[in-house]
Order: sequence, then C-alpha cells, then structure tokens
Amino acid sequence: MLIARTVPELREFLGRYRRPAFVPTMGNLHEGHLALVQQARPLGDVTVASIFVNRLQFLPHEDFDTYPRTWDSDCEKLRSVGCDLLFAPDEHALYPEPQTCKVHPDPALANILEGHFRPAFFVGVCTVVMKLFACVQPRFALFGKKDYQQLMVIRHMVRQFALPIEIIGSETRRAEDGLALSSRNGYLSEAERAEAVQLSKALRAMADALRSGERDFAAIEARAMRSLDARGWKPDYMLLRRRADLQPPAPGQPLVALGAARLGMTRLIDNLEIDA
Ligand SMILES: Nc1ncnc2c1ncn2[C@@H]1O[C@H](COP(=O)(O)OP(=O)(O)OP(=O)(O)O)[C@@H](O)[C@H]1O
Ligand SMILES: CC(C)(CO)[C@@H](O)C(=O)[O-]
Ligand code: BAL
Repeated sequence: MLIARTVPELREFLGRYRRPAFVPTMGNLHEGHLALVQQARPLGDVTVASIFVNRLQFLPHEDFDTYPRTWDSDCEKLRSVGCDLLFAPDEHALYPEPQTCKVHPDPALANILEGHFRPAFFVGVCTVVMKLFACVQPRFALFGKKDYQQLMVIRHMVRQFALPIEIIGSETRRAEDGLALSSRNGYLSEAERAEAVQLSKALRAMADALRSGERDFAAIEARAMRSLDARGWKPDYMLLRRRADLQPPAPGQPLVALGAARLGMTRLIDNLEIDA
C-alpha cells in the first residue's frame, strides 16, 4: 500500500488511474470501515482510503483533540483488505491556508437532526469531502449508512454540483449484540459498552411499533426518548423521518428511525430503515 502525505504525492501516485474508488475516514479503523474498502475494491481501477481528522467538523467543546489516532494498526488493517493507496495528509497539507471558502449544504437537509445538535458539522464535512474529492478525483465514493444524514447530505451535494462521482451507501456493520460499530465506541467503559446496545434496541422498538400498525409517530418517538432517559441516557433525538428527505413523515412513506444519545461522556448515533 502506498501512502501519500501531500496532495502532489497523491496526484503522482494516482497519475495513471482513471477510476479510483474512494473511502474517506477519520481513522481508528474498525470492521465497518474495512467493509467499505472491501466493497470499493471491485468497483474502480485503484482503491483509495483517506485518514484525516477534520477539525472543521468539530465544535470547540467536542472531541477533536482526544479523537483516537491509531496510525500503525490502521495501516495494517488497510493492507489486510487490499487497499492500494492511503491519503493521510496532516492539517497543513490539506489546509495550507485558513479554509475560508466553505461548502454550505442544503439547510433543509443539513440543519436538522445532527446539524441541529452539531451546528456547522455538515459545513465542515462537506468542505472536507469536497476537498478530498478534488484531490482524489474518485469515480466512486463509499459512505456508511451509520451516518445516514451525512450520506444524504453528500449525495445531495454531489448532485447539485454535478460532480462525476457515484456515491455508494453501505449497510451499517454491527457488533454481535447489535451495537453499530463506531470509533467512538472505544470511549465506552465496560459497563457502558454493555448498555450501549439499548440505542439500537430503542430504534428496533420504534420499527416494531410501526410494523404492528401503530401510526402515532409522536407517541412512538416520545416512548423511545423515555426508554433511554429512564436508563440514564441523555437522548438528543429519537425520530421517525421520511427516507427521501428526512422530513417528518406521513403514513405510507418509506421511513427511517434515527437516534442520537449521550451515554456518559460518549455521544452515539444509529438508525434503522423501516419497511412498515
Ligand atoms: N458501523 C459502520 N458500518 C458501516 N460504515 C461505517 C460504520 N461506522 C462508520 N462507517 C463509515 O465509515 C466512514 C468513516 O467514518 P468515521 O471514520 O467517522 O468512523 P466512525 O466509526 O463513524 O467514527 P465516529 O465514531 O467518529 O462517528 C463513514 O462513511 C462512516 O459512515
Ligand atoms: C466523511 C468524513 C471522513 C469527513 O471528515 C467523516 O465525516 C466521517 O468519517 O464520517
Ligand atoms: N462519523 C461522522 C464523523 C463525526 O462524527 O465527526
């Protein structure tokens, strides 16, 4: 696996390829990331991953400084799944001057849910993803459905800017008990890790309620919030939304249940597409 630390190095390595398949990450890689790389491999003529912890998408009180950085094991894992090229710029290589030109995604999609609780998050994500796309010039880019809204915001950005990139959404990889794999799971104590599965269970209870014919969306959402609250979580939201645009649903539309909640110091997100 080649490792490019700067944009010129990346361009040199990519010179002869025309159809890169690209997996952007913030590192601390787990099976969810590796599944994206494996899915990318047959798509393009070269498989590229990036590791970059993007300061722009963190609020000042968030975990930018403590975000796990596990370089050696990340490289080993990427090699083990046949990644061809790793782009791992430092901040100066990607942002040599203050990044004052930013991408502001569709407010209807980006200012709700995660964007409501993490203002400027999606501006930071879209800005870095646009820049990474400009560097790698991928033909395919893969994102996990674990970050469901992020995937939708990026799809929308790519469509609106007519970028010649196919965005591929990949299913959420889970631990055996159902907890969505996430780098931030590493922040959990042993007791919190055992409790963490309750977020996916609460989403499943929302899906079960719909499947059993209940249509009072507000009541289903309130029950999910209470169920986590009662166990000592601090839920930000547990909501049923239209899969098409993440707006509040009417009966009969394909839905997704989305949740974000804090367990101790750790904020987890998850979601579940529902065919009711
Ligand atoms: N469990 C998972 N299954 C599938 N894809 C995933 C999973 N977790 C993360 N991804 C995807 O991997 C890509 C990189 O994500 P990132 O590096 O932020 O990892 P993360 O585990 O989501 O980290 P964090 O805990 O900070 O949210 C994103 O497209 C993300 O959606
Ligand atoms: C897409 C991304 C790599 C941009 O920093 C990040 O938001 C992530 O890892 O999901
Ligand atoms: N996985 C999404 C990136 C973030 O939470 O910052």
